[in-house]
Amino acid sequence: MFDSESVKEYPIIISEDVVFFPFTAGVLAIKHAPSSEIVQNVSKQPVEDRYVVLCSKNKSDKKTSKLFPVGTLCRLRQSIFVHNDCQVVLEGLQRVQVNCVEDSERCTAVPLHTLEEAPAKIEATFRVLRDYLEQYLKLNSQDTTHRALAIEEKEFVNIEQIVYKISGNIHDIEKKQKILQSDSLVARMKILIQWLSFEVSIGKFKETLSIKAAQKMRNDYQEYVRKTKEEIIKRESEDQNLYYDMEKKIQNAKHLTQEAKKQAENELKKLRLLPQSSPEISGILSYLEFLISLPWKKVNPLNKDLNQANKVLEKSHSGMEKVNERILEFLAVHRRRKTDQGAVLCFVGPPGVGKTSVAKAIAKALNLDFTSIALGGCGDEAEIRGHRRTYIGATPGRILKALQGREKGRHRPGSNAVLLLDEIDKLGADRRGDPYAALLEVLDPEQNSEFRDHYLEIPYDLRKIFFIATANKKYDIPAPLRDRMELIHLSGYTTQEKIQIAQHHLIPKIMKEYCLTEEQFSLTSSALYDLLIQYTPKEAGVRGLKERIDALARKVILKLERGILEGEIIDRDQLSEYLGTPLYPPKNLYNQPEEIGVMTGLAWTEVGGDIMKIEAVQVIGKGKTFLTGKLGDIMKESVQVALNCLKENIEYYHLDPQFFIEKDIHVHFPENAIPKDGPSAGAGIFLTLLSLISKKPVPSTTAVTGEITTKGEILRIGGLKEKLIAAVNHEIDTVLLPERNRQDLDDIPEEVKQKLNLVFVRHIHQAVSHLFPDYGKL
Ligand SMILES: Nc1ncnc2c1ncn2[C@@H]1O[C@H](COP(=O)(O)OP(=O)(O)OP(=O)(O)O)[C@@H](O)[C@H]1O
Repeated sequence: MFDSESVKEYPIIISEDVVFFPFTAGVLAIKHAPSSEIVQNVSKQPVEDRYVVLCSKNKSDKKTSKLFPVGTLCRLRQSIFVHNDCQVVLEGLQRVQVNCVEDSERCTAVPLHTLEEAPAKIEATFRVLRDYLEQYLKLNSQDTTHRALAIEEKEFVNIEQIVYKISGNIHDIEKKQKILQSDSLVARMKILIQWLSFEVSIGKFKETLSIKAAQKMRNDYQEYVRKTKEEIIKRESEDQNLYYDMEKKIQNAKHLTQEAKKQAENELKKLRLLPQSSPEISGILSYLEFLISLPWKKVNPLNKDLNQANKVLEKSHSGMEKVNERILEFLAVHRRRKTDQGAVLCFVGPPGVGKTSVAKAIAKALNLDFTSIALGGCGDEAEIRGHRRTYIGATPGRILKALQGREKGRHRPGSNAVLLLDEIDKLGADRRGDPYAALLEVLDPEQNSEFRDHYLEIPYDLRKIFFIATANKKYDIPAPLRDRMELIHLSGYTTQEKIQIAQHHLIPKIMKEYCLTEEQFSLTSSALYDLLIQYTPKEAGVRGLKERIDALARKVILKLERGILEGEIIDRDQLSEYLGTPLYPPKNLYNQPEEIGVMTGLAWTEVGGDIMKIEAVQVIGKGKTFLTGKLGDIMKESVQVALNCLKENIEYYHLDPQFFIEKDIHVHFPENAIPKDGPSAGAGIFLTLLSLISKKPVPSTTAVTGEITTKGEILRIGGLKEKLIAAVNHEIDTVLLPERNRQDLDDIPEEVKQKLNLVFVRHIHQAVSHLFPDYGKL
């Protein structure tokens, strides 16, 4: 039986870290082995007699580890044993003064009473305590573990009970023990106030910290939002600027025609309606840039001073009288008609005769811009006319691109520029459309005022453009296109002309390019002559020659830079030292001065003129004819025509008819790898066969050219200038040629005419009479 006044003996449970207060209940795990035995014994008593004193060890007194002098008298409500572990449910009843002998199982407990204190003091202290408690709970409102501290006053009988309940929540065991030991309620409350005020300051500090952290986070977020907004605004204003810039550009583009301006403004309107992210924007902007970059109304003033233009042309090239004259005619017409209509010329000639460079010189002479398009290999109509803008990656056609002002800030050519259509004969047509058809429109003065490029969409006026096309072969240009151009033939140069070009243009140009003085680099005339004859005799133009001189200059420069030389005047015997063995060493054209069944013909090729040997032999057979030498159909027919013409004239030439029955004839054209065709070898074949059958030798320095009919007529041939130049270059002294070519004599350089004995023949009999004078007596 529990008596709150009497001193009694009770079993004692020793706890390591738990302090129990009166009016509180809780579970306690017994770790002290003797204590669990005590619990076992007490548990055997009836519930109303199960009293124990709970006392804690004073850990701060490390040496002795004695018990605190004050403990709590408890009722043992329940005990649970699992293996060696023991748990008890205790209900605190009263503070007691504990007296016990060390290690004893029982102790004497003297009940302790709370001091009488002034109620106002108690109330005042309690109010302070409650304030702190409220602040504490407010600060920890998120933490549910503190809810147990909330005071529902009606649950409690008095303030002491409340104080015990709050004290139970303190973790610090020493503070708890201090409260338990204190007899004054006010003192106990003061301990709690102290604890709570400390906790409140911590809470407040934590709150300030989190407020600051939150504030910082908020500031950071606001800063992020602000920056993002700024960026968006900047981007939008950039886009606006872009539109604004473009609008300004269009307004300032005074060179635009009305139609072009309207188109540009319409596109700008479209641009404004598009959402910022639309992929169409860049397409429209590039279209507008392109539209503005075209010359439209911009026209460069033409240099109409005939003398000055003539000077520029003469200074740039030698031997271009025909071209110069044509350009002066063009200027003269412009002066008179006050028109700015362009022209369409086509320079036809072998490579390296200056077609491209003379076009540039024309632009300079006329004070026009020069721009060019390489047409070689172009097989798509869209390359000329552009792609429609609906295609991904659509681009304008090459014609308009060539007229476009290049990159930003660069010069925009005038709409009357010289536009070079290089290698128009090498255009190809494939399944993607025929570029010729598009070019027909470009070059037709009737249509080109409204040239339609698919990309540009609106018509563009090409009338003022000075078109210059270049081609190696006239007949490779389709006839309709050829008809739209004025063809100017630039044929190959004679040796003398080449020497002149080299001396007046090529060498000075190269020396200027490499910053060489005459003391440092020069070529003697004989070296130049040998360079031509032994290294580049077969070329019609001077590109190869220029490359050789260039190579010589580079090699001399290397020596100059290495300090091996101070200057070099290259003579003929030094050529092989610099350029290696000549490709065409000097030699006699033929081993024998005259031969039977061998004749020299003259051929025209893409790269100029050349000589061509015709050989015939008789072999035992049955009157058959064999042809070898990679011949084309026309050439084969020429052999047949010549042979039959000869058979027709058997009696005239006193030939043995048996020959044509008992012998086979083999006609051969050496250099098998080179294809040969054309009718101009006809006369040569006839004379070769006659020489073979009549056994009359032909001088190796005589050449012949002319088409033959079955009746022996000699017809006109083409490429006479190239052929005669080749004849001179190959040391031929006499050329038999058609009477009908006499009209071309004006084109033949004087130097060539002087070096050759030209024999004009109307009929093959005349050629025979000249070549085999015996027959002339017939
Ligand atoms: N009559 C000339 N006077 C001065 N230089 C010339 C003459 N002919 C050609 N040249 C020079 O020869 C070089 C080759 O000429 P260009 O490139 O104009 O030849 P091209 O006929 O256009 O050849 P291709 O058909 O291969 O394009 C250039 O350096 C050019 O200046």
